[in-house]
Amino acid sequence: MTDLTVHEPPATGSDLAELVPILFGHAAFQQLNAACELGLFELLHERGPLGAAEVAEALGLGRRPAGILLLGTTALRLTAVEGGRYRTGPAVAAAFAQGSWPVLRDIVEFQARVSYLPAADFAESLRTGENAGIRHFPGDTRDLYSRLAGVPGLEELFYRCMNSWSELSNPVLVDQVDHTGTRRILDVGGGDAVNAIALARAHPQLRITVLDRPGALEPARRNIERARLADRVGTHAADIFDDPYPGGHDCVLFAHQLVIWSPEQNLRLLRKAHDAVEPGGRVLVFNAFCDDDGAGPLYAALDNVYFATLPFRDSTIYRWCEHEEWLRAAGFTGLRRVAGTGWTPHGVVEGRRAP
Ligand SMILES: C[S@@+](CC[C@H](N)C(=O)[O-])C[C@H]1O[C@@H](n2cnc3c(N)ncnc32)[C@H](O)[C@@H]1O
Repeated sequence: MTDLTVHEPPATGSDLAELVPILFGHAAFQQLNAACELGLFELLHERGPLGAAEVAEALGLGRRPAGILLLGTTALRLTAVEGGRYRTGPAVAAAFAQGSWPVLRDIVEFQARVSYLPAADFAESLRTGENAGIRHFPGDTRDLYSRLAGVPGLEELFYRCMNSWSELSNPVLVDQVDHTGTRRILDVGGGDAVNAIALARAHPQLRITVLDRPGALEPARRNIERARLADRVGTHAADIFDDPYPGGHDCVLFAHQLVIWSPEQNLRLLRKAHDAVEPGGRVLVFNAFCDDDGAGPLYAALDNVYFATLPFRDSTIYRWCEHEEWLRAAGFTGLRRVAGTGWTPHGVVEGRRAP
């Protein structure tokens, strides 16, 4: 008798080795976070290469803890060692060289202080369909934003870090989208005005209204004053769902906004935008996107743990094609995709209201 059963080849040791960065993903992040908190990267950037004893002394660490940290950061390629002397690894060195290191450090702090503990509620969030990680922030509302004011310092931390996420990813919105001919943008859920300020700086003809909760508009006003743009960037306190949008805008922007809500809520927001924008005007949707086939990218897949556990019950990074379906259903035509060229999967989908 011939045995027709197909036997899978046994998994090899190297197949199983793929599990190491996943099994210890939490530990990889903690190596990065500790190195940031302790100032290892600034030290090596300014004074490296340094021996382990010099690193230990400069950071005020014992030899054993310094060894644990240097082993971790080196194995993760955050640092590199040659002849017993340590320097920054390729990604960290590139961030310093480009001037984006302070932005990255804020993003690490956001992961550590906002996203990390709630991420352990991921399975519960999937099981219940609720953002179960919100229990880490006191309050009885269901979305993270309305809870920010309840914890001293949290609103400040959130907007400092959100500012960095936006600064990192908004070149696609500011530089790659064509703003010629646009006069007035309504920035719905514009937060601390990070994108409004970047747009106003780059495009002197633009005037922008930042619409958000009153709590967000305090940092927005401070930032607008500091940027000396109060003559072109204004604020408008309103609820994005319940209040009417102010008129007189030929462009409505949703930046990092449609990732928060359900498809039905996004359609509602886009319909409001279609009614509010002048005939012939545009809507711009700027955020991270999933690939149309749902197979990636890795950034979106992993960032989705934050979206599932924290902002709101329905938050997720949607596919490009889902955005386009909503825009069409809301009445926009002439849809265009603009994919960013950075290392994050950010982009813009734009659509136009008929003249
Ligand atoms: C993820 S942040 C994005 C901020 C900014 N657009 C950016 O890209 O940096 C979402 C913003 O939506 C605002 N928001 C959420 N729900 C809102 C509501 N119901 N009414 C007004 N603003 C709201 C939050 O206050 C927050 O500033």
